[in-house]
Amino acid sequence: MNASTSRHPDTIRIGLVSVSDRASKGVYEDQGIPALQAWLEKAVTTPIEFVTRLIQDDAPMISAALVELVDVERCHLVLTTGGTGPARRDVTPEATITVATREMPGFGEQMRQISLQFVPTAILSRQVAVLRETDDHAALIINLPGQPKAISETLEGLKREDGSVVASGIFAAVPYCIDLIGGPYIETNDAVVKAFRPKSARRPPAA
Ligand SMILES: Nc1ncnc2c1ncn2[C@@H]1O[C@H](COP(=O)(O)OP(=O)(O)OP(=O)(O)O)[C@@H](O)[C@H]1O
Ligand SMILES: Nc1nc2c(c(=O)[nH]1)N[C@H]1C(S)=C(S)[C@@H](COP(=O)(O)O)O[C@H]1N2
Repeated sequence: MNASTSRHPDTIRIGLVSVSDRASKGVYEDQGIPALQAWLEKAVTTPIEFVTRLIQDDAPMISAALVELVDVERCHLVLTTGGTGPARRDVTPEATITVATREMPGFGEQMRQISLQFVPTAILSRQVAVLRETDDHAALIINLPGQPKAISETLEGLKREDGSVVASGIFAAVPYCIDLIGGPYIETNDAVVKAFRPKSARRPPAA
């Protein structure tokens, strides 16, 4: 077993990648990784091990970080934030597609739908989600926009004051996706995001 691999089968390893020229140079403090970590700690009740990277908007560097997080660090899920827009240096989607074995287009489509509830510029995000599969491991990689507030917006979606759902966040579909690619069974805090699984895939609650 690789030294950095989890010894607990019910622990999820999550890679967090903040892609920002200015945060990586110290022009401003990175808010991407803290925002991702804070949201996941609130939403996921399964134990999590985080592996984090802060990198500049450089496609080969982003691809190399993603490969390392999946193949060496054995993350089951990798979330990136930043670099999904149309500016010349926004290359996160291309760097993600380069390391993919298969694309998961529904995530990008749903995130843009959700984000339109918050900002009309949602359509400017070219964010993608992909699988990276090796012989004995697989991970889901999802791009999120760089605005720190976009993290909870896209993962959690939008609810009315009475708790009813306006737009379902994409994280609802992540646990079952991780099941299907052979990762650990992820449980969530329903008050933040209710994981959806078909009945046949649900585990009975722990006694
Ligand atoms: N890691 C981050 N930490 C804090 N704020 C960020 C971060 N990334 C982006 N932002 C904010 O969100 C805005 C849009 O993000 P985007 O990924 O397009 O960054 P950018 O304008 O290309 O600049 P940079 O790559 O230098 O962060 C930024 O202009 C900045 O205000
Ligand atoms: N939920 C959400 N999605 C969002 C935004 C946002 O504030 N919230 N910003 C949009 C903007 S202004 C841009 S330019 C694109 C790309 O952002 P990025 O380059 O920071 O990834 O994401 C869009 N999607």
